[in-house]
Amino acid sequence: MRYVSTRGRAAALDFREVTLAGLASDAGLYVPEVWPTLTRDEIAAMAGLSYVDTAVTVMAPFVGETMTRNELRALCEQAYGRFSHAAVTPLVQLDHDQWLLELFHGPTLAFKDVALQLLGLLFERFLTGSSDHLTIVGATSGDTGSAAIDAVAGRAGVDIFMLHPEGRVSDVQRRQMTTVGAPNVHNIAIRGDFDQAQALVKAMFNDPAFAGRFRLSAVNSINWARLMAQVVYYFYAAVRLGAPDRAVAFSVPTGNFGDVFAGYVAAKMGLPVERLIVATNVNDILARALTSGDYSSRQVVQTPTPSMDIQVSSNFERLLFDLGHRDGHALAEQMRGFEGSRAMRLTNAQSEGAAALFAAERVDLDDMALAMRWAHEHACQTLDPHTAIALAAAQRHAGATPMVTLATAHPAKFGDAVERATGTRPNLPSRVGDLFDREERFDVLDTSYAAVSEYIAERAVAR
Ligand SMILES: Cc1ncc(COP(=O)(O)O)c(C=O)c1O
Ligand SMILES: N[C@@H](CCOP(=O)(O)O)C(=O)O
Repeated sequence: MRYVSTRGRAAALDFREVTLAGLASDAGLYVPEVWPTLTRDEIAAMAGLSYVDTAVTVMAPFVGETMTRNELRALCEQAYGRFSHAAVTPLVQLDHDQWLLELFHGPTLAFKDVALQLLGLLFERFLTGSSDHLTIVGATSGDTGSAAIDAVAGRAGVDIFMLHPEGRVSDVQRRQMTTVGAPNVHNIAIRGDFDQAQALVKAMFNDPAFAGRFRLSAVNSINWARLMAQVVYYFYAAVRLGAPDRAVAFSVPTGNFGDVFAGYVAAKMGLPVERLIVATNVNDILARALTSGDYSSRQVVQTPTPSMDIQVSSNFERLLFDLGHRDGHALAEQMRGFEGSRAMRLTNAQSEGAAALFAAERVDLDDMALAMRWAHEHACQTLDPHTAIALAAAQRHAGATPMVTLATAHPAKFGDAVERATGTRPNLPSRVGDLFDREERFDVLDTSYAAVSEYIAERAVAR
């Protein structure tokens, strides 16, 4: 399997190279040269498979020749052995046709663990025998940071520099990052928002002098391996609900468009997905883009769903590439326009292609709180606010098809918002330990490329 850049200029890479590289050298994102497909019989044969066996079946075509199936299985066993639920991502029934897919049973209580526990092991596997020292630079609105840090803390040959927007993540999210004492973990709070943090990270990859000095890698969903691992749970859930004989719909709380793009990949691979609902908070660039073709970024508004407080959704570029006849040069032009003016219009092919599978819903605070209360009172489920946004969107599309809402975080990560809506404060699971007793360690920097890149250059290991 080879991977090509969405902007058409960077060299095609194999899975090992693409995992270590993160972003393409032409500022594009890597996607598989062709979508691998699974036949109806192969999907039917997944019925009853464990999560690990499902993961191996779904991911093997993407990994290609870079690893044997047995090696892949061993990594999956190690990664998913750290989850606190035997099913890894269990399904919970809310009412007749509404389901929750719980993705928060990993070590840091959010869906990011599903991919990042594996990615940490892939880095280790692909660096074995090499003298390269990896400098991971990442941006987080809360959950990627803690999951990535957990996955690589204390590992030899890797340093991680994680940027989060100061004061815009929950206390639990921040402490999960800043109380990790490993010397290879470096937390930076920037005086800005997530979009600015993400732009700084991309700028470092696109700065030849900086990128030439360090072996940079990415843990954000710009890294293809992140998305690949997230495709698995769409198959796992849909097969349990009757696929391939029955189609399933998913409602996904969306920010950087990584999670829902993994659902698109599952559909491209042959999973019968009836609809993917892109649920946003008031930072609704994706809802506007998908309903009216207007992809224009506005000021980020701070909400009780901080992980979705995003206006520039990295992975939307992957969708635009695939729906735009995979014309990298045309997309590079389109993205350059967006980077200049913060606005662009989707082409007819992109809008029509998206409408065939996606629906989009913007959910405000009242509807979010109503969904939390409904789940609490009618289904005895305590939802985190991100999940509640997706449930509210799912309820607007209720029909005869089974609808799966992705539960992306444990409610205790957002205790204040949950207590406000339901009157009950969820307890932090014991596996996160003495989070509020540990000392925090982070530096605060201005949102300036010079300040952040110099900070990292002083601490990173050069090639
Ligand atoms: C809890 C939670 N829900 C939803 C999202 C949005 O996911 P994505 O950025 O993949 O669209 C995030 C952040 O990524 C998150 O942390
Ligand atoms: N919501 C995310 C933002 C980064 O998204 P990613 O999926 O691209 O890593 C977060 O929690 O950090």
